[in-house]
Amino acid sequence: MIEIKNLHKSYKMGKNSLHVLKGIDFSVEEGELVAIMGSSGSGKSTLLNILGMLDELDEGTYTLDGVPIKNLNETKAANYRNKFLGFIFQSFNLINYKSAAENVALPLYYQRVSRKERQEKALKYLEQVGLKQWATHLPSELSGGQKQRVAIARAMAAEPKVLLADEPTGALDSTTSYEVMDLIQKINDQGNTILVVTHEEDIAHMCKRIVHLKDGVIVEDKKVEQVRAAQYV
Ligand SMILES: Nc1ncnc2c1ncn2[C@@H]1O[C@H](COP(=O)(O)OP(=O)(O)OP(=O)(O)O)[C@@H](O)[C@H]1O
Repeated sequence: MIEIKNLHKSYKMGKNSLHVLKGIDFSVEEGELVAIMGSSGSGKSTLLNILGMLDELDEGTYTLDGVPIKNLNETKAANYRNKFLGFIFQSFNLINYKSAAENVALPLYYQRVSRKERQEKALKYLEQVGLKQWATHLPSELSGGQKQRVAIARAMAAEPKVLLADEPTGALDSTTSYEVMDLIQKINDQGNTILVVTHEEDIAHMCKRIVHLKDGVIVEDKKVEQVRAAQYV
C-alpha cells in the first residue's frame, strides 16, 4: 500500500538547512494499524505530511498503491490525495459555522459528489461514529471526543484507502482518548489501513505495529500484541 525508500527531507532556514529525515525505508501493507512514535522534533509530522502528499520529499521514492508519487503533477496529486488519503488532526480542524453533517459532507463536495449522496454519506458515517443524533449540531456544541469523532467520520466519508492521524488523541483526556482509539481500531478491523502519530505509549500499544523515529531515522520497527481500547471505555 505504502512503500518508501531512502527518503530524505531537509528544511531550509535562511542559509542553513535542517536535515529532518535521513534515509527512511518504510512500507505498510493494506489493513495495518501503525503507530509512529518518537520524541519531539524527531520528524514524525514531517514523515506523515510526506505520506499525506502535503509536503514533498527531497530524495528517495514514495509509492502509494503502486503509483510513484514524485511524478504526479499538482492536479493529479490533489485528486490522488482526495481519493486515497484521509486525515485526522490533533485539533480536529472542523469548520465552526457548519453543522457536524456539513463538516462530514464537505470533502465530498470537492469530489463533486451529488448533494443527495453527500447527505446520505454524512449521516451514514456520523452513525458509524455514534453521532447521528448530533448531525445538525455545531462543533461548539460538541465535546472534544465528539469533535474528533466527527473529524473521523469526515475522513471516512471520502472512503480513503489510508487514514493518517497526527496525534488524534493529543487534545483529549485518557478516557476520551480510549474512545477515539476504540473507534480507530473498529475502522481498522474493517480492513482500513491507518497510521497514527502519537507520543503516548499506551495509545501506541493499541496499534498493531510501532515504528520509532529518532533524529530522522527509524531506530525500531516492531509488531506488538494489540491492546483493545474497548476495555477502558
Ligand atoms: N516547515 C518547516 N520549516 C522549517 N523547519 C521545520 C518545518 N517543519 C518542521 N520543521 C523542523 O523539523 C524538525 C522535525 O519536525 P516534526 O514536526 O516533523 O517533528 P515531530 O517529531 O512531529 O515533533 P512533535 O512531536 O513536536 O510534533 C523540527 O526540528 C522542526 O522544527
